[in-house]
Amino acid sequence: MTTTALVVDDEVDLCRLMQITLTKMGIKSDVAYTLSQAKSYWQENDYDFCLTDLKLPDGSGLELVKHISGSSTTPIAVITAHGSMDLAIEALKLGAFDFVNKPLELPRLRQLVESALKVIHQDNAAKLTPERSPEQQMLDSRLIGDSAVMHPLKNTILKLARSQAPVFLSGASGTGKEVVARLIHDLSPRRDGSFVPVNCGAIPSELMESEFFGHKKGSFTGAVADKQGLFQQADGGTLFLDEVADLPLAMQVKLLRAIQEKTVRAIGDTKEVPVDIRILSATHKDLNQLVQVGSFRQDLYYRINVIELKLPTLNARRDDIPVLAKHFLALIADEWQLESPPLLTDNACARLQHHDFAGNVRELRNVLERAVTLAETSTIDASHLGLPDFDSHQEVITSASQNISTNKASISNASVSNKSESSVADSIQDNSIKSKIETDSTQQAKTNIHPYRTTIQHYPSMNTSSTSTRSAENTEKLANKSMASSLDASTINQVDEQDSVSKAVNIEDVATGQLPAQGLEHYLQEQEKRLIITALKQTNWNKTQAAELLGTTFRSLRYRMTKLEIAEDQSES
Ligand SMILES: Nc1ncnc2c1ncn2[C@@H]1O[C@H](COP(=O)(O)OP(=O)(O)OP(=O)(O)O)[C@@H](O)[C@H]1O
Repeated sequence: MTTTALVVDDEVDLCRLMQITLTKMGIKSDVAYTLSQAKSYWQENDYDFCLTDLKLPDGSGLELVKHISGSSTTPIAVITAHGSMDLAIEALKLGAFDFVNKPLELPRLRQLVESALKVIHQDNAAKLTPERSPEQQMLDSRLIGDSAVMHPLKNTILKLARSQAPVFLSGASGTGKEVVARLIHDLSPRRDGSFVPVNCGAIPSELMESEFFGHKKGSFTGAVADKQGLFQQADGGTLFLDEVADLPLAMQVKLLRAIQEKTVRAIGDTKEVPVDIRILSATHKDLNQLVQVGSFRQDLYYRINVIELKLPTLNARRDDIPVLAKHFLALIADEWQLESPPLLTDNACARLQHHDFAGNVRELRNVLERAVTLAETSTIDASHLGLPDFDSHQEVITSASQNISTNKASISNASVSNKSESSVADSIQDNSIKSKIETDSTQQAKTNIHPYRTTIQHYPSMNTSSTSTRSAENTEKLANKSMASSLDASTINQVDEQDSVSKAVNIEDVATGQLPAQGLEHYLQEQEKRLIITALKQTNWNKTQAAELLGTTFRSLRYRMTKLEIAEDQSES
């Protein structure tokens, strides 16, 4: 079947050029010279896509964008006068999938049409599969959750995947921003290109320019060979700027320029190279606030935040906890080569559903990994979860805050909060809801029982009572009494046991009041590693005995050794 397009522009020559290009690509097209003509053609025919100028004699092409994207899924792209970026952004927000600047460059036009064709083919294939489309299946298998807040989110992801618009993913740490970014890429016409994730906070500022744009051999000391930058690696694909709030101001300027001009120049090079990338970005920080205080450039914010997608916290979608838990247990079983995925008892499931997941989905996974190491059998009970004792007072507060968080999430999620829609969301957030939300955070702060809020660590705190029972049992087994206090260091990441850890590990360097330069988590991991190696040495690297000496299970020890990269051949060290 021949693909058909509607071309809308009042410049006759330009229309002819576009028609020739489309014909060469096997697309049959009609031309409309005015907005009203375009509307009536659209009404009478069934086009596969539309390409419209924004400035028409009888109105704005934006009206056509609104009309078409409001009533169909047909891809529409816009042609903008060079430099009118604001209008292009407005069109993307209204649902245009891409834009091309005047004067028209034919390679860029062809690129845009090819993206449209991919979307059209995808749609046609979906029509032929009455069940769930392959895209829907990919989405459901990778973004786990079927709760009320997840439905609009998933629909939005499918829509955003078709567009070339920059998307800014906001949401607390561990809510799945990177999962969503990868999905947007893998579901998009760019899926054959690379997905290049970059943690903007992890690159030393002096290396940033070279990392992003590349360098030529000899351009600075240490540049021993030509190096391709991240922009070029993502050419034809997607560049994911994670932790974008951490970009230094100087780099923000350079990045903005590269994004706007769609070209990059490597350090030491004289020529600009065109790049075709889609930008996705994310941070758990409040970027808007950083703009207010001047640490993030407003123009860059505006450019990357064309469409904002807010991810709900796990507390706002507790209904998803059982299905997420099942998903992670299957993954863990697979990774650890267990015979079958461990099962959660009803008690354990209920306990998880009442936990305050400040670390969101990532924390749930960590809790389960830990539970699998602690459980002796393949059944995980509430006691293996290592969560604080549950008290009904907390239940009341948590479920109250859950309702409020759900409100928050649905307000922010109901619409993909692009600028115009977020102002609607703002107006929905009337004062009473705002004050409830404030109460919610205050109450959550009061019931802040979770170490994610107070320390940097991977694992939740242990139930103190079960820990002490375990310690008592293990004390009997101890060959070396002096190791008794070290036993609890196997649960070194646990806040409740900070005291025993302090006793167990060599803390002379911090006893003076000096904090470890490398940060708490790294410090604790170092100590954990030392204790495990000590126990392994004392038992001649017999893991079963070492586990016993440390008061932990064999599986737990094996897991920790992998995590801390303790190899068997360290026996000589
Ligand atoms: N809906 C989900 N379905 C399956 N796994 C998920 C989901 N959400 C998050 N995860 C998992 O949770 C962990 C954290 O997710 P991710 O890294 O995407 O979060 P994030 O919001 O980018 O966190 P951060 O802000 O700290 O970078 C990963 O292991 C990811 O696979």
